[in-house]
Order: sequence, then C-alpha cells, then structure tokens
Amino acid sequence: MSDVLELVDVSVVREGRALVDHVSWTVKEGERWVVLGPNGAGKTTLLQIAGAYLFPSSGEAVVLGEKLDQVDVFEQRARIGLASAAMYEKLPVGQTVLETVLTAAYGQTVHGKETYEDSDESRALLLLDLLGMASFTGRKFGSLSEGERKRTLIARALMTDPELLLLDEPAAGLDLGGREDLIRRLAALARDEYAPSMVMVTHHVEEIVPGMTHVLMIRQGKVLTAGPIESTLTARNLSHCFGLPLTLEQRGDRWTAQGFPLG
Ligand SMILES: Nc1ncnc2c1ncn2[C@@H]1O[C@H](COP(=O)(O)OP(=O)(O)OP(=O)(O)O)[C@@H](O)[C@H]1O
Repeated sequence: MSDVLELVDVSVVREGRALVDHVSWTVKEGERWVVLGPNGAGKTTLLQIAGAYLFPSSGEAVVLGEKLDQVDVFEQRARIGLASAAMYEKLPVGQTVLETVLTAAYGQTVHGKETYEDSDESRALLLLDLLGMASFTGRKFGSLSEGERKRTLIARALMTDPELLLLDEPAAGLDLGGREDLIRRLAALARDEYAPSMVMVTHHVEEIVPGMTHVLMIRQGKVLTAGPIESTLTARNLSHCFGLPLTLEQRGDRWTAQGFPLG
C-alpha cells in the first residue's frame, strides 16, 4: 500500500503559537481516518495541509506522493476532494445545485463560459443521486438547508474522482435524521472498493461512519494517539483528548460517548 499522506514533524506556527505542533502522521491507500479533538485543537489546520491549501512552517508534508513545496498545488488539489465550511463560502449562492457540482470538474467555483461534456453532467447527476439530492438539481445552492448543502458539497468533492476525500465536520449542524441519513450514505461510500482514501474530522464519536479504519486524536496541536480504530478509540484516550472523564460504548459499528454523571 502506498502513502496517500505523509506528514513528518510538521508544525504550523502563527503569531508565535504552534497551531499544529510537530505532527507525524501517515495515511495509506485505502485507509479511512477519523480525526477527533476539541475545539481549536488544530483539526482543520491539519486538513488544510492534507488538501494542499496550507504549507507547514516546518517539517515535511507529502500528499499523494508529492512534496507539497515542490508541486503545482492546483494540479494537486484536483486529485483531492475537500468538503468544508470554507469551501461553502467560496461557492456562489445563485448557482443551481447541478452547476455547483459541475464546476468542480474544471477546478472552478463559478459556472462560466466553459461547456461541460455530457459525461460530466451524467457524473454530477449520479453523485447527486448517491447523496440523496436528485430532486434538488435545479434549486439555487443558496436556498438549501444545511443538510442539503452538506450533501451537495460531498457530491462536489467527489466530482473529480479524487484519490483522497477530506470531510471537515460533515455532520455538524444536521438534525438527527439528517445525520443518520448522511452517515448511511457515507458508510455505503466507505464500503465501495473504488472509493478514495478518506479523512473525516469530527467532534463526536456518534458521527463516526461505519467502515472508518483508523483514528487520530489531537489536542492543542499535538497528536495524542493514532492507529487502528478498534485499539485506539478507547475511553481512556478519548477522556485524555477531550480533557474530562468519559465513558465510551460501541454498539455494532457505531459509538457513543458520555461524561460521568455528577454526584
Ligand atoms: N491564521 C491564524 N492565525 C492565528 N491563529 C489561527 C489562525 N488560524 C487558526 N488559528 C487558531 O489555531 C487553532 C486551531 O484552529 P483549527 O481551526 O485548526 O482548530 P479545529 O480543531 O479545527 O477547531 P474547531 O473544532 O473549533 O473547528 C485555533 O485556536 C485557531 O484560533
């Protein structure tokens, strides 16, 4: 298995503070990682490096076999699908859902003069269907609910058939039904043998998609632990990561965590 992502002693320093602090982490082809950590831990910063949107201040970052400081980042980004709140802010609200997904085929955010191939449109429609958005293709992107928007962004991230899919809090802000629907769809994707390697950032173990293989826990920019989910996702590690005593329960392929009752 080749490495999809290799970070060696990577730090990101801003205003004298390490947002990511000497992180070493390897994601191999076919692995599906969950990144867990409290607010401000550095999860999004880590994902921005993986997506070739941010250079480390020190250390070495190799994404899809290319050193980040020696590669055309635009070509590199076309090989990576990223669904994040930051991506949402770049997309015009007046475009249709179909256009929003289609523009990703050419690395654009705005539907311009370019003509799209029929095969691009078929793929966009297929992905929207996969994410449960088939009946929304003509709707304005800006009129979507949060859950519909998230599903559109994931369809968009998959448009270029990426080798690496990065999901930054895909279930944040969704209601219970929306969360469960999204998890079901992502679990189907994770089971697909042709699916890309995945990294998913979340705050909640309840959002871990069945089929995820590994977990990385980060706190104050430092990796606390990283490894196979079955041995790494423990109450002890989770308590350490979030800084309070937690119980953790696994039921089938889903997880729940709770603080200890008071008194
Ligand atoms: N450009 C910047 N300059 C200074 N500090 C920054 C900058 N960007 C992010 N930070 C800080 O870096 C820390 C890590 O941010 P990051 O967004 O990576 O955390 P996170 O784990 O994704 O947090 P959350 O769960 O709240 O989304 C935060 O304390 C944030 O305020």
